[in-house]
Amino acid sequence: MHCLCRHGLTCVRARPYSTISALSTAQRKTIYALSTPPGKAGVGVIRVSGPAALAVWSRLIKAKNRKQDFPVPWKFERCHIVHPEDGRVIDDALSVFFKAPKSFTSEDVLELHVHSGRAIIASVFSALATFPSCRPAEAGEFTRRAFLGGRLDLTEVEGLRDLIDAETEGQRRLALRAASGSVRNQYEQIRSDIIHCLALVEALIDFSEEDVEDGVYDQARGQARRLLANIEALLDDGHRGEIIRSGIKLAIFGPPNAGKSTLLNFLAKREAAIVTSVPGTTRDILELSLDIDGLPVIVADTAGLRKSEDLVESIGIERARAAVQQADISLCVLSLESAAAGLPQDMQDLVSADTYFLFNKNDLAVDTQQHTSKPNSWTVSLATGDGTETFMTGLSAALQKRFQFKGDDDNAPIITHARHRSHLTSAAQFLRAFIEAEDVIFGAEELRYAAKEIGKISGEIGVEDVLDSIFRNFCIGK
Ligand SMILES: Nc1nc2c(ncn2[C@@H]2O[C@H](COP(=O)(O)OP(=O)(O)OP(=O)(O)O)[C@@H](O)[C@H]2O)c(=O)[nH]1
Ligand SMILES: [K+]
Ligand SMILES: [Mg+2]
Repeated sequence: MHCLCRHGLTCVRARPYSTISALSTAQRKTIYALSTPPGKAGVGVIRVSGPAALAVWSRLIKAKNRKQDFPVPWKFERCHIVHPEDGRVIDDALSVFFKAPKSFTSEDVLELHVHSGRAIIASVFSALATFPSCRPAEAGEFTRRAFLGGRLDLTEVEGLRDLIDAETEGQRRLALRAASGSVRNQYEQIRSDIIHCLALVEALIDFSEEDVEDGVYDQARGQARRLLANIEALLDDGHRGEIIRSGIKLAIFGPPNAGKSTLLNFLAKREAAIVTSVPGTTRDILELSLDIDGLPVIVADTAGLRKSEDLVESIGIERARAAVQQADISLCVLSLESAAAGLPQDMQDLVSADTYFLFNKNDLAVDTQQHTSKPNSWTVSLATGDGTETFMTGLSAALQKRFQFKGDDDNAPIITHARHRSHLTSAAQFLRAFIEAEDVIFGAEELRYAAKEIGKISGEIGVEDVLDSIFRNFCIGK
């Protein structure tokens, strides 16, 4: 750890979060948990992490023809797991020992690959419970130790959680970039660029003007401007990363009986919503999750929009309008029979650049020509299936284009959490303040704040409450 300035701003790779090493080995408990889902399966993995992992190995893991009495690290061994109380064999298993610091948690880790069965797992747990220094792990505790041990930064931790939660290809790709450290590297680069800038300014403060070359402050400002432009470009991503992570919200809207619920059922490939010829059939919002060519889409069917005296229907209509306003994308469904009259007045304020049109009931209409040429629109008959293939291809292409998610990963957004956006936005504000600062001392202070904001993204700067909320969302055994 080296210091670039008098104020204690540490280098990019420095890890103030050294809680693990701060606790003495004797104080630190060894934790264990089942890391695979509970239940009957071919294999279940029990992880043991902490200073007692080696002792557990010595007392629980027996193998024939073994020459040495320590595990060969990072190598699977066929073994018997025995209960330390009576020596009974619990299971014929595989074990692998990861020697600190080259393990997931950065501590000694023992993994037991047993047959996944209730009695086997209970018996291994009872064997582990005989060690006073061992206790069951809490949710997310392995990952928390990995973070505290400097193995992972917060973007990697979040990436790992998102990777486990990923349900579509798009989410998986985005999460993997974060989990594998490429997002971390980008933020570290930004932070080290800010610190480089700060070093130039510090030189001006620490040495008298004569000792420093002319133009150093301008040089620092020039760098800060370039850095600011980079950060602004990252922020100007249409929130694609956050939207893909949480699911693209697509709201279906339009007048009653246009075929909105029919469309939802078509997309879902099942009778999810009630369809009748009665206008005003749908009242509550009905949502379902779809995977459209790798992109996660949360589709909402809504009440048909019209003036209504009916109290229940009016509430439904209000909810429908709110759903469209909050959606990332909307799909306005119109029946071709009435589409010639144009979009009803009360729907015009719901149309945005992210609104697409579906002209339905092609089978009933005489003149479809005037609509087919409209941009961002498709003409179909959901009843006969006519045009639906083109619609699906078009919708998928529109989503891929809007979220720029085909092609190389370099184009993928790096901001996947609102937390990152808020720190990055603050960092940009501090950089702007530095660029405008008249005074070198104040300017340096702004740069220090900017670096700190980036440090909060990776978790290098104290964020205890953030940590709790992040790790709480993990399952036990992760
Ligand atoms: N002829 C024809 N009828 C259709 C087509 N699509 C849907 N319908 C019929 O139109 C009627 C209304 O369909 P819904 O899906 O309930 O319409 P909606 O827009 O959800 O209506 P509300 O929920 O009442 O706002 C039903 O009788 C459907 O069977 C189509 O392409 N052609
Ligand atoms: K209807
Ligand atoms: Mg409906």
